[in-house]
Amino acid sequence: MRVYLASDHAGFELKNHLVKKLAERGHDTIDVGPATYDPADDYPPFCIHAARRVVADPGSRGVLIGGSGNGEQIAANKVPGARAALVWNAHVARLARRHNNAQLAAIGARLHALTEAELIVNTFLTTQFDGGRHQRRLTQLTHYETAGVLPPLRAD
Ligand SMILES: O=C[C@H](O)[C@H](O)[C@H](O)COP(=O)(O)O
Repeated sequence: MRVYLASDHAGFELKNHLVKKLAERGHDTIDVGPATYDPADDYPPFCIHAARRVVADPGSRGVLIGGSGNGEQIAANKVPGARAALVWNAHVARLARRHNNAQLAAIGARLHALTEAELIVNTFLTTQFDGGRHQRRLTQLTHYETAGVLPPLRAD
């Protein structure tokens, strides 16, 4: 699987670790940056570029790493077609795939040991989407995103 990885300074070490570990597992890893550690850099450019590349490359995945993962998730979700989930344990990572068909996982490097982060990301990358009722809900989101029309509320 092709996996695009991006971070900021807070996620830089974990990003580099995951680039190496995912490649060892046979993934085609693409490091979107940053290439060097800069304690004053900002996450939006890296995350937006990564999300754009994931959306343009169906079947690929993205892993976005910051201090908390919050800003990284927010940045990625500004990209039309992107579904980024904040994954803070393996169970949530599994649900992000099974229920939400998320193509991007955001994770907080300041919240996890390297091995725990690896487990969370590996779970995300190896879990399939369930489809069914979950696809119906994603279709509603896509319709709102593309048409900009408020979905009707239930009458009750
Ligand atoms: O949500 C944003 C991320 O967690 C950032 O990695 C974090 O805000 C960076 O914080 P600082 O600039 O204090 O290192």
